[in-house]
Amino acid sequence: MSSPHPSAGFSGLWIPLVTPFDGDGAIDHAALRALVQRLRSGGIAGVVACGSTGEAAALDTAEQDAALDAVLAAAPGLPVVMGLSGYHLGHVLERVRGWNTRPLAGLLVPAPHYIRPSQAGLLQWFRTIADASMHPLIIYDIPYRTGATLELATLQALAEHPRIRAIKDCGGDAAKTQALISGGRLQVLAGEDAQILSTLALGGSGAIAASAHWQPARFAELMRCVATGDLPRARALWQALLPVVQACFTEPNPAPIKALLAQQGEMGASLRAPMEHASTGLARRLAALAAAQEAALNRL
Ligand SMILES: O=C(O)C1=N[C@H](C(=O)O)C[C@H](O)C1
Repeated sequence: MSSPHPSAGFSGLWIPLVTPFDGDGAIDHAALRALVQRLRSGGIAGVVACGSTGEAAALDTAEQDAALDAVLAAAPGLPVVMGLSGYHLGHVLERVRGWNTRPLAGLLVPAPHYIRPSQAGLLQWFRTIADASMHPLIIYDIPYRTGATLELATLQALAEHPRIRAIKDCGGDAAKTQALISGGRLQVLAGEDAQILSTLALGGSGAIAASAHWQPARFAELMRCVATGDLPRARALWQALLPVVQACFTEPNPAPIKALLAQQGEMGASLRAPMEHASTGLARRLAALAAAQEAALNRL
């Protein structure tokens, strides 16, 4: 089976979904469905299920698949990327093959965490997964979480694989970002929310941004403004969005954005241990900031 979105590519605004939990700590599927439906109306390109923002590390495989199926059912036709996690290659390949029958836009694949393989080992890891997948891959480059650095030459070699199409760039290396964009082989998506405007201005194709659960239509508008060359409006939008973006990462993601969504009445604010909900102080600050910045956006 081929991917249902072979030519769509990875551009625009993608939301890495939080996973809502109910009072018993189980996945709140009703809240997840409602969230996807609300985001869909904001002009997003698609969603990512079970990314780091989705607390995939705290979900067992049955829960991950149930969350994915709830997302697919909530918004038929909306491109959905599934996050892959783990560092046991056999288990990971079993998951990848299991998803080959699902209508996914792609897989978001990080380096294996903790074990710190060589560049040759990383090449082998991503190529083996890409060979097993019917879906395109987005490489999730996030060395501060995985402990593995993907060097530019490794990424350039991976870009030659027909199913490796994009990178979610949390690499923290501006020269590498620039080289990947100039090289034109991988679509470069900002993976650090605070770098959305700079990545787009360099020629990046979009972003995967947790903070865009808030005001997705404004983030999407920002991207359109950059694409059409309306930099004055893009900057004005960004200046209004940025205070909330920054506040969303002052405590471990996704606690702050869950606090904001809870204040909007969309879900509970809880996370699975060892992650903790946002502090009361931050939750209050976020509520005030969100109100002030929404007013600022409305004045533009
Ligand atoms: O889940 C994601 O994908 C994202 N993860 C980043 C992180 O928390 O490391 C943040 C980004 O907004 C999206």
